[in-house]
Formats: sequence, C-alpha cells, structure tokens
Amino acid sequence: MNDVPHDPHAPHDPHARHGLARFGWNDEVADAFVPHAAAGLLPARIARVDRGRCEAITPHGTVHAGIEPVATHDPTRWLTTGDWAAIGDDAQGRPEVKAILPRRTAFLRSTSSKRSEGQVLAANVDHAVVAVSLAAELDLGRIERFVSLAWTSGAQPLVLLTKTDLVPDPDTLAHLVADTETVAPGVRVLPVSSRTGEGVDLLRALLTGGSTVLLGVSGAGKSTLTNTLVGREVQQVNTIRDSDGKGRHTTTARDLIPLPDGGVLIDTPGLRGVGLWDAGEGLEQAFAEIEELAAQCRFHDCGHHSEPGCAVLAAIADGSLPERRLDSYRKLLRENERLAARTDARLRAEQRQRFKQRQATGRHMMERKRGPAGGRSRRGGGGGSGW
Ligand SMILES: Nc1nc2c(ncn2[C@@H]2O[C@H](COP(=O)(O)OP(=O)(O)OP(=O)(O)O)[C@@H](O)[C@H]2O)c(=O)[nH]1
Ligand SMILES: [Zn+2]
Repeated sequence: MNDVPHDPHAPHDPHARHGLARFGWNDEVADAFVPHAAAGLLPARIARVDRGRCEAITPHGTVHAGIEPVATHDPTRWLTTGDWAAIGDDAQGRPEVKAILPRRTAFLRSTSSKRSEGQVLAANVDHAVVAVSLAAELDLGRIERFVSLAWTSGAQPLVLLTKTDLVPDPDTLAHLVADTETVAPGVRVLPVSSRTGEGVDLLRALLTGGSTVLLGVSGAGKSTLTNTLVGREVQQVNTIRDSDGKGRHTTTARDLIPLPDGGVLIDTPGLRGVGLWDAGEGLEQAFAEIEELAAQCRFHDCGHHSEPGCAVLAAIADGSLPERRLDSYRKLLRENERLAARTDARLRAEQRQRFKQRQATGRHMMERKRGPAGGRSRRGGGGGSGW
C-alpha cells in the first residue's frame, strides 16, 4: 500500500468522505457500486493494466491486483485504465478484480489486421482534450480526425492550441483560433502556453473534477501541459527540437494522474498516436453543420454532388460552408468505411460460410424431395443475401 488518497479539502467536499473522490468517484459510480459493496467488495479505479495484473487505486491506497475473474476473449471488455472495479480476495487472500462497473465512455482502437475487434484504451473519460501545437502550420484535417475520435468516445472534446508564446501577434492568434473553430463545431477552442501560463487557469477550471485524456501527436506539448496542470514533474518531456512538429515518442508510463483541485488525467501511450481509429458516429458530430444542412436537401438521399435543391452545395456557393469541410468529411467517411470493412471482414467471412452451408442444406433438402434434377431450376432456399 502506498500513495494513500488523502483529500486536503475534506470538510468542504460532499464526496470527501470517500477516499476515491480525487479520482473521480461520484454519485453515479456510487450507485453502480451498491451491489458490490453489499457483497463486501472494495471500490477501485484502475490506473494501469499490465501483463495479467493491474494497479488499482482503492480508498485505502494503491494495490496490485489479479484480473483473472474479469478475463475475457472480447478486447472491448478488457479491463483498462479509467475503469471502475470491485476488488475482493482470491483463494490465497490476495487482491483481485471481481467485476468491472459499466463504462460511461470508452476510447476504442480498432486494431489492424489479425484482430478485428477494437481494444479499449481508456474508460470513463469526461474530457477529450486535443492538443495542437502552434509551432507548426495548423493541420485542419488532423484536428477533424482527433475531434471525430473524441466525439465517438462519448467524451466532450476540447481543442487546445498550444505554445501560443510562439504566436505573439494577437490578430494572427485570433485567426488561428477562428480557423480551428470552423473545423470543430460545438467544440471549445482554447489557446494555451505552458511557457507563459496563458489559458492554463481556465483549462484547469474546465477539467477540475472530471477525467481527462490528452490527445495529439508527439511534440504537441501534452507532457509539458500535464506537468503544468499537476504543478510538478510527472511526465518526462521530450527535449528534442520540434520545429517540424515531429518528435520522438517519449512517454512510457500509462497512468492515472490526480489533478491538485480534483479530477484525473489519463495518459495512456496508445491514445497518443492517431493510428487506425474507428471514428464511427463521432464523424457525424464532428461535421454537425454538414449533417444539419444535409437534412435540408430536397432529396432525402442527396449525395451533394449536383442534385437540385442541395442545401450543402448552396452553403458552399454562398460561402457559409468551406468546401474543404465537405471534402474532408467525404475523405474521413471513406476512410472509416474502409476501416469498418476490414473490421467486419472476419465477421462477413463467417456469415458467408453460414450462408453457403444453408444453401447446401437447402439444395440437399430439395434434392431429397424432388430428386436431383428437380432442384436445378430454383436456387437453394434458406439464404437470401443477408450480408
Ligand atoms: N514554446 C513552447 N514550447 C513548448 C510549450 N510546451 C511544450 N513545449 C516544447 O515542445 C516540445 C514537446 O513537448 P512535450 O510536452 O514533450 O510534447 P508531447 O505532446 O508530450 O510529446 P510526446 O510525449 O512525444 O507525445 C518540448 O520541447 C517542449 O519544451 C510551450 O508552451 N511553449
Ligand atoms: Zn445535398
């Protein structure tokens, strides 16, 4: 046992009676935990999962617990950082995770090739903060990608334009913020600098009490920001020059870092790269203004190419919708479809197999009824295209 959660604000905080308040414990989690409490289990938030064991933060401190009882073949149900869990004793009296509480939000990675299922990278995240460095030219497509991903998780996205100290001209900065707002409807865009402290207090206020992940490419300033928010060196910062916006991946720790005023930062290496993300429904939210326009098109199935009464093309024509937004939306939809197709390839192969079996059975039945020639003119039954 170490790092005992201790709340210095105990007398003023309604949740302070609970040692996990600092780690995001709230009424919702408490309700979900009731049956486990009745079973004599201990609540915990998972800080790290590593080779069949986990680091779990309990009201009495951090324990290393087994995860055998919650082991499953389904990667979307693997225990992950940010999960709430119920801990009990194994046969030898050592702590082990007995159950995972239902997740409110989840960051999934669609893993490539062999494994078709997605792996959960972080659970129960409230704020998905996308860090974008102003040291390099803004890559709007990349911002759209991260924002889609954030929406998909169920968390509220927030875009940070980091290193504002590199953009001393306020008009230029205002333009960069406006450009970013254009590609992130419904998302707050906040300029910050770890160097000058600009925006840091506001950011801290926005994140207090919740669970936050920092997304963004290497060199965006995530580790520096983490240290700034926490007020001490908790993440190693890459000192390699990042004038080109690139950098070596330096973060090795996967962790749950408590913020001084409450709430946690979840920092898992897998979340840091863009990789193969299954944006799913998040795309619709990331391009909400286009979805809204599309609902006003004359034709329900308008493709926004040259159809009469197309509200999307009209908006492009009158300048209220930048054309690159539509291009970008199309591109990400295509990408997502390709990814979904790959994800589903195994599933469809299985369906095809079943379909063939049904066809064969149908033919066989028919041949038994009418003799081998009778079934020739009709397709074997039972199938339908179905996939
Ligand atoms: N000028 C300026 N530089 C910054 C600021 N924040 C971070 N940097 C620098 O940017 C570089 C990258 O910062 P990191 O915090 O390591 O970036 P990261 O996103 O954590 O990178 P990875 O750990 O590789 O994912 C470092 O050289 C930092 O010193 C800032 O506010 N202003
Ligand atoms: Zn249209």
